[in-house]
Amino acid sequence: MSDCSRKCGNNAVLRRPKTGDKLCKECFFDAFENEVHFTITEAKLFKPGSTVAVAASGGKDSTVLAYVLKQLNRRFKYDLKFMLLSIDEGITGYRDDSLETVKQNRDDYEMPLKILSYKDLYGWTMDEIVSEIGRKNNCTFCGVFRRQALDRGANLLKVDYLATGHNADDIAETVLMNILRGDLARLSRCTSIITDSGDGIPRVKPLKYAYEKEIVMYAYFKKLVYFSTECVFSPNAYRGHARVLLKDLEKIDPSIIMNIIHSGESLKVNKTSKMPSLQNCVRCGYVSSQDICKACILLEGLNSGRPKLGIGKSSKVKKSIENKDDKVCCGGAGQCNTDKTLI
Ligand SMILES: Nc1ncnc2c1ncn2[C@@H]1O[C@H](COP(=O)(O)OP(=O)(O)OP(=O)(O)O)[C@@H](O)[C@H]1O
Repeated sequence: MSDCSRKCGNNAVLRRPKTGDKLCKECFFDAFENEVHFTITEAKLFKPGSTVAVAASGGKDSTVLAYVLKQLNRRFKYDLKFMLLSIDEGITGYRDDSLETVKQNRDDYEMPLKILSYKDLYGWTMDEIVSEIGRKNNCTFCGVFRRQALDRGANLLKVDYLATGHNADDIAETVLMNILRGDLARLSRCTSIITDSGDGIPRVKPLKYAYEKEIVMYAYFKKLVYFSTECVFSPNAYRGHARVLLKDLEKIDPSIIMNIIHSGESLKVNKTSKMPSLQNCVRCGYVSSQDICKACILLEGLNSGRPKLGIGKSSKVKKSIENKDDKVCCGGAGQCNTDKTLI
C-alpha cells in the first residue's frame, strides 16, 4: 500500500471503511479513539468521578468498548471507574464460552466483573426456554429479559451509567427496522445516545458512530481477545433483513450508514401520532408501556405452560391474562422477576 494519508512517514496498512483514508496502524488507532472521544465529549456522556458498568458480552463491540474507554479515561483524564456487567442467558456452547472471554477481559483490563444469570433472575435458562418455545420466537424472550437484566445489574452495582457496545451499524439497522415496521415510538428514540432505563441509570452508547468494520479492524490490529461465534439459536429474522439491506447499501456507499443515523436523529414524530405513555409494571415495577411489562407476560406464559402468550398482539395477551387467575406471576415458585430480592 501507499504512504499513510496523514503524512506521518509510515506506510499505510489499511483503508478506513468509514472514510476511505489509507492509514498506518498508529494513525488508525488515533483516528478511531479520537472519534469515540469526540462522541463522548460532544454528548457529555459521563460526569467526572462517575462509575460506569460496561455491558460485556465478550463479543467484539463490548470488548473494544471496554478497552477504548480505559485508554481514553487515562489519556483524557475522564476520572471514571469501570466495572464489567455480563448476563448469562444460559445458552450452552455460546454464552458459557463467551463468558470465559469476559473473564479474560476482566483480568486484562483490571475491571471487576459481575455476572447475572437468567436462571437466577427468572428461573429459566435460554436452553430451557427454547425447549418450550422452539427456535422461532426465542429472540423475543432473550432480548426482553436481557434488557431488564442489564438494568437490574446496573442497579445492583449502584453505578452511574450503563454503557453498551451498540455501534453505528446496529443503530442504522434499528432505524431501518423501525421504518419498515412503522414503529414510530421506537423510531423516535432509537438514535438517542443516552436513554433512561426507567430506574434513573442512563444507558449510553459511546460507539454510536463507530462502524462495525472499523471495530473489527481495531480489535484485530490491537490483538484484543474477543469471542466471535454467532448465537447457536436462530437469529432475529426481521433484524436479519435490515442487516442484509444495510450491508448491500454500504457496498454502494459507506456513508449511507451515517446518513441513516443522521436521518433518524432529525426525524420528528408528528404530534398527532399516538405514542405510548410509560408507567410502572403492576407486577414487578419495571418501566413499561402496558400495565404488565413484556418480561412479566413472557414469564407468565412460560410458568403457566403457555409459552407463546407474550408473542402475539398485546391486546390478545391482555385478554388472555384477564381471563385467568394471574395473581402470582411465577406460579409461586419465587423465581419470577417480581422478586426484586433475587438480585
Ligand atoms: N449477555 C450480555 N451481557 C452483557 N451485555 C450484553 C450481553 N449481550 C449483549 N450485551 C450488550 O449489548 C450490546 C449489543 O448487543 P448485541 O447482541 O447486538 O451484540 P453485538 O452487536 O454482537 O455486540 P458484541 O460484539 O459486544 O457482542 C453489546 O455490545 C453489549 O454491550
